[in-house]
Amino acid sequence: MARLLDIKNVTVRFGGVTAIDDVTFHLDEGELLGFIGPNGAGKTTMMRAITGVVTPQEGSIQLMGQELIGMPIHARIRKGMGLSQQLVRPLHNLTVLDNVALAAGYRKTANPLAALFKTDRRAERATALKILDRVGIADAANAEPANLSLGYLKRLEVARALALDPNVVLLDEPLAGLNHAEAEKLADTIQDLQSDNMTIILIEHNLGEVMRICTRLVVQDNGRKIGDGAPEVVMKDPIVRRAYLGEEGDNAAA
Ligand SMILES: Nc1ncnc2c1ncn2[C@@H]1O[C@H](COP(=O)(O)OP(=O)(O)OP(=O)(O)O)[C@@H](O)[C@H]1O
Repeated sequence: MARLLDIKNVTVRFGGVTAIDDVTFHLDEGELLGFIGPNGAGKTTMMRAITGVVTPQEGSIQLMGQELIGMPIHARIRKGMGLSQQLVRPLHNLTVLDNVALAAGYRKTANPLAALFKTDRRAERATALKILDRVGIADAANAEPANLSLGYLKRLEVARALALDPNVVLLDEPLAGLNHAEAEKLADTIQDLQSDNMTIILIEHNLGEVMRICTRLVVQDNGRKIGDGAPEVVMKDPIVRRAYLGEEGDNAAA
């Protein structure tokens, strides 16, 4: 399997707080990697370091052998980084379809802002419709985001990430706020994406769905990596159980 992302000895500090402490892990093509840990473990900070919102003080982050640290966010997207945010932030004056079409034009447009002013987005709209169908919200193509349920908005975020035509998709808590049935359905969709050869990092607190769909887990606690491997093996590790689940006995996460 080809190595897509290589994260080596990454440290991120905010003043006196070490949010990421010397963390190393990798992502191979085709994996669905669950990146988990308790509140404040450093998951979002790692995501931001990968996408370029924060700059690590130490370490290296390579996408297909190319160093990302120092590269602006839009350049990382052109190199194949797709991300869906924890907070759903579509453009409210555009339809659902055009929100996705805009993202579909992003990698091809020399000036990202130019995509906003392009009057004819026929090709991008056709691509966008396919993506909406893939994530199960094609019926809302002409709706405005303000009228969507949270479940649809979460899928719109995933659609916008996919529209960037990424080599790797970063999903930050896509299941948060969804009820059990909605979360299960969206997790199924994420698993389908992986079956279609998409490579995915999933930050998620919904441990049941993470265990069900992820092929590998990386567990963070207090900025440090404490687990990395097959989900059923990692979740049996007493260190992970104590730190992540706050339980000491062998009954946790059975
Ligand atoms: N911009 C910032 N400035 C200062 N401290 C920060 C900043 N961002 C994160 N931190 C701190 O870094 C640590 C890791 O936070 P982070 O949000 O990455 O954790 P998380 O694992 O994503 O948590 P959660 O599951 O609650 O979203 C926390 O102690 C947090 O307070």
